[in-house]
Amino acid sequence: MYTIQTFNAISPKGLERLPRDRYSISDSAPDADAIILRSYKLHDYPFSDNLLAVGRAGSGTNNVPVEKLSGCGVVVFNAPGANSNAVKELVIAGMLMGCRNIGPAIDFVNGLQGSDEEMRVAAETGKKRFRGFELPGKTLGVVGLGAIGVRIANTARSLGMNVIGYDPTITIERAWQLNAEVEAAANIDMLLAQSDFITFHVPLVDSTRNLINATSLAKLKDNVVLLNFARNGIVDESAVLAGLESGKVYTYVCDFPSNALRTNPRVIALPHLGASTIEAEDNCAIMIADQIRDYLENGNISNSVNLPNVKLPRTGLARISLVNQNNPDMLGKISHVLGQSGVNIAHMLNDSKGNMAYTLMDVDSSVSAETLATLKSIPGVLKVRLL
Ligand SMILES: NC(=O)c1ccc[n+]([C@@H]2O[C@H](COP(=O)([O-])OP(=O)(O)OC[C@H]3O[C@@H](n4cnc5c(N)ncnc54)[C@H](O)[C@@H]3O)[C@@H](O)[C@H]2O)c1
Ligand SMILES: O=C(O)CC[C@@H](O)C(=O)O
Repeated sequence: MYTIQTFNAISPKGLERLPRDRYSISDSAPDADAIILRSYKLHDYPFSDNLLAVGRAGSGTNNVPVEKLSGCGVVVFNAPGANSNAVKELVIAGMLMGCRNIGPAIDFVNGLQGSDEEMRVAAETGKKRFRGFELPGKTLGVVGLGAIGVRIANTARSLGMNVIGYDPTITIERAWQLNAEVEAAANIDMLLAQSDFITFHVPLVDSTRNLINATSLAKLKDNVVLLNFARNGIVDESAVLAGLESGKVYTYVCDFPSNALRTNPRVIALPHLGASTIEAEDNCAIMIADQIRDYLENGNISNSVNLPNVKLPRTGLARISLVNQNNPDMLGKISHVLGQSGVNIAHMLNDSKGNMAYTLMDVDSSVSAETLATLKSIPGVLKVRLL
């Protein structure tokens, strides 16, 4: 029986993929084999030695202490692309809200008083304050051309916009998906200087923290609609508020509310709604549940942020799953232990990612607890399981 600890509301459609005769699922299981979560901050969580996997039912993993978990041999999964359409749709809505002044216009209408006729007259008189501009012919700058950025770039093209993208580490898969009319910016300054709308779709890491700050804002054209549906740390709020004052920023649309932003009528702040659709919640939970199950039961790894993809069809009598540090001669030491114990390796896959490595072996004979303990005692071996 495997135990799963959940944080946040995880779609039942995903949890159903973990059959109850083999999985116990609870929001309080300190010794769980795996954790499934959304935005819950795990940094201070007291992980048990039993933990094998953490599944982020979403894209960003900045709420998970990936490095610390790697040090304990815990595999961290995410669900790349599973919520990308949901975010794309909200960003397109945000662009339209931003350039058509929809937030202030709704506030204006909600503040109207009097009879229907008085309201109609006041609306017709007041509406000139909310005149906006249209998308076709305007330039959208997309920073980060991953699962979300590519979808937004392609949709903006179909809405008649010019699109310029910046992503120095774009994958081949995403480059293939990108509309050929999207222009590649050689550097971010080029994108900042040309865009009427700028949207960010990068992970929050040290190199993207405060990517938009007072210096970068000075490079913008006037009246730019700025959108941040990535993470709040990517945009320096005080610089954006100054940009709204100076006229560099026309509207700031984001998914991360704060007290400083709340009172500014030119800010539209949503409650981290990007991935909050039925479809995205189902997709993320299903993807994560399937990945966790395949790892727990078969040792296969797909879409891990700290270990390589390793998938081996089952053959042999038993399977050994081994997470280790990516040090020289690990494989030599592992096969030596098995050879000494008379265990023949029928099939094996080994791969590495950064300073982590993973080995999956199908063997022709049973493996004793003593052999497993010897494997575990090899310096640099972090987790060993017999499946
Ligand atoms: N608001 C929400 O609810 C919501 C939902 C999903 C994702 N997100 C956030 O959006 C981020 C992006 O999501 P995704 O699914 O597209 O991820 P992704 O991994 O598919 O794409 C991220 C892209 O950013 C690029 N990148 C990294 N550093 C960069 C830099 N300095 N400049 C330019 N590009 C850079 C990468 O090469 C990659 O192509 C996530 O990390 C998450 O923080 C928010
Ligand atoms: O689960 C959510 O609601 C947000 C997910 C989002 O921030 C992500 O990074 O995928």
